[in-house]
Amino acid sequence: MAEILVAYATKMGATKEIAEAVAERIRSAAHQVTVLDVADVESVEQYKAVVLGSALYAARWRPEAVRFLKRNAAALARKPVWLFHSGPLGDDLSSQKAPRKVRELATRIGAEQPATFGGRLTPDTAVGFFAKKMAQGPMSGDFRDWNAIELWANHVAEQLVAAR
Ligand SMILES: Cc1cc2nc3c(=O)[nH]c(=O)nc-3n(C[C@H](O)[C@H](O)[C@H](O)COP(=O)(O)O)c2cc1C
Repeated sequence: MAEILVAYATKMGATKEIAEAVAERIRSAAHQVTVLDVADVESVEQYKAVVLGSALYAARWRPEAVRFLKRNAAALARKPVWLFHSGPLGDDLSSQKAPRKVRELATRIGAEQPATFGGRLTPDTAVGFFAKKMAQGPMSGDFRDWNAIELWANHVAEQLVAAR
């Protein structure tokens, strides 16, 4: 039985890769970890703790991630939960406030507010007309900071060890 769930909501794959890196770090701290697209998670009952990450679009989380938080709020409130989002493109990677609905759900669940990681928008990975257009402009690039992601994953792993 898997101990820890790392779920992600993505459109263009960047958040999935962050989730996989977080899972790898937690796994190396001797936890069993399952990584799933949040849309494929049927229940959280069997997991001891949950990490959820969503891509940001138009300052919103992906709807399937918000639905997951809402639907499982009661069960999640009984477990350690960590949240992150991936979005900011460019040099200003300062923390992006989560949408109000997500902030409220985080509070209800008893989780810290989401960590912010830079996003990725490149011509070869962009999906959709607007994204492809934007990927030709000044916001194009991969702004994911793998050191920051690893540091955060270490923080999660340490708290999981402490909660054993
Ligand atoms: C149309 C569009 C809207 C976006 N809106 C936001 C936004 O409001 N805030 C933000 O931080 N990033 C925004 N981004 C950047 C994406 O969140 C970033 O590219 C992210 O890494 C994509 O994640 P994904 O590959 O997992 O879908 C936007 C990107 C596109 C293409």
